[in-house]
Order: sequence, then C-alpha cells, then structure tokens
Amino acid sequence: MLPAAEAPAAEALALRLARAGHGMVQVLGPLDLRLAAGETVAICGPSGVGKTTLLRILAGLHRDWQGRLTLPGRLAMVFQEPVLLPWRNAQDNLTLATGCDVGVARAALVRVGLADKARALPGALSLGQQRRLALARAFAAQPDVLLMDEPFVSLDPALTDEMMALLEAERARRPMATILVTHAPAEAARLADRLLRLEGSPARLV
Ligand SMILES: Nc1ncnc2c1ncn2[C@@H]1O[C@H](COP(=O)(O)OP(=O)(O)OP(=O)(O)O)[C@@H](O)[C@H]1O
Repeated sequence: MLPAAEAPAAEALALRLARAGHGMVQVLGPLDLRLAAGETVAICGPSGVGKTTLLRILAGLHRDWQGRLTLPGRLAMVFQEPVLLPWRNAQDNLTLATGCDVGVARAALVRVGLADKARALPGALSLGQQRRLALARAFAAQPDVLLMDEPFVSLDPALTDEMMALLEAERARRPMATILVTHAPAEAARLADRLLRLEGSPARLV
C-alpha cells in the first residue's frame, strides 16, 4: 500500500468519451475528463462548442454519446436559469426535487439566507433569491459532484460575489467535486483548482 501522502486521491468522476452529438452532428470527442474528490475544475470555451452538452452527459440528461462514465457518488446540477417549480413553495422545491427531508431542506435554506422564505412561491422571490434557492436545492442533494452551467451569468457583480461566497462556504462545510462552466476568468481563478478549455469541432479538452 502507498503511504498516505502518495496515495491517489479518490476519484469523484471519470469520463472517457468517444463521441457525442446531436443526431448526425458530432459535437464532442474523443476526450477524457477525470475529477478527484473535492476538486474544482473550471471549463471554458467558445459559445456553441459543447460545454452544456458535456455537463448534460454527466448529469444523464443527454443520451446521444458513446464511451464510459464512472460516477460513484451523488450528483447535483445548477443550470444557467434557476428552473424552479412555480406552484411549489421554496421548501417543496428542495424536498420534491432532491427527495431530502424537511430538516435538510430548512438547513439548506438557512445557509443561503432564505430561512424566512420557506413558504414563498418562486414567483414571489427576487431574481437573486431564486438563484440562491437553486443553489440551496443543489446543496440539499448533498452531492459528491456538483455541476454548474454558467451559474452566475447575467448577475450583477455583488450578487455574483455573494453566490460564489455561498459556494465556498458550502465546500468548506462539506467537500464536493465541482465542474464550473464559465466564460469569466475571474470566477475560474477564484473557485477552480484547474482550468480546462473545450476547443475544436468536434471539441476536445485542452
Ligand atoms: N437539442 C439540440 N439539437 C441539435 N443541436 C443542438 C442541440 N443542443 C445543442 N446543439 C448544438 O450543439 C452544439 C453545442 O451546444 P452547447 O449548448 O453544448 O454549447 P455551449 O458550449 O454550452 O454553448 P454556450 O456557451 O453558448 O452555452 C451547438 O452547436 C448547438 O447548436
């Protein structure tokens, strides 16, 4: 057995992708993506290169691909838009989406500053509160791997900073591997251990 200092970190995710596409059009691959437990990787690349497609493959939302995915733990995803259930209150948005119990949902709402909004419908929340609710939903899933698809896009700098601070606090509380798709170098520099770039057609990771 290797001494602890030389032992490889546990792997949170390993993708060996031969190809992925939309119908006849190949968008991605071949490419390999591996994440150690607790590691944060930022992925950037030009618009339309396939970043969202890659995240959707990892989340099981995109089926048109060939290869092998190993993902031993729980996964949660934060989309560009909050994608909330409009007729369910904030607390139900967490429990219904993740299967977590009310205590876990309440605790996640507290951590994102929405303790007093548990009974509020998404439509009664500000944009920033809706974004924080989407983050709380991901936290309530207690993921081992968190996928974030441009989660701070179109937010003002103060709200972006607040969202990043919430993510940092959650990672300090409970480590999770994170993939952050972003166009913003400052977000990648602050949050990520590694920066990867999707390039080409079909796209590869460089
Ligand atoms: N449902 C779909 N049907 C056909 N083609 C699609 C579909 N969704 C995406 N595409 C195409 O696949 C390619 C990759 O799209 P994807 O959304 O993954 O890119 P992206 O890098 O996330 O872009 P952006 O930074 O603009 O969000 C694009 O050329 C897009 O037009």
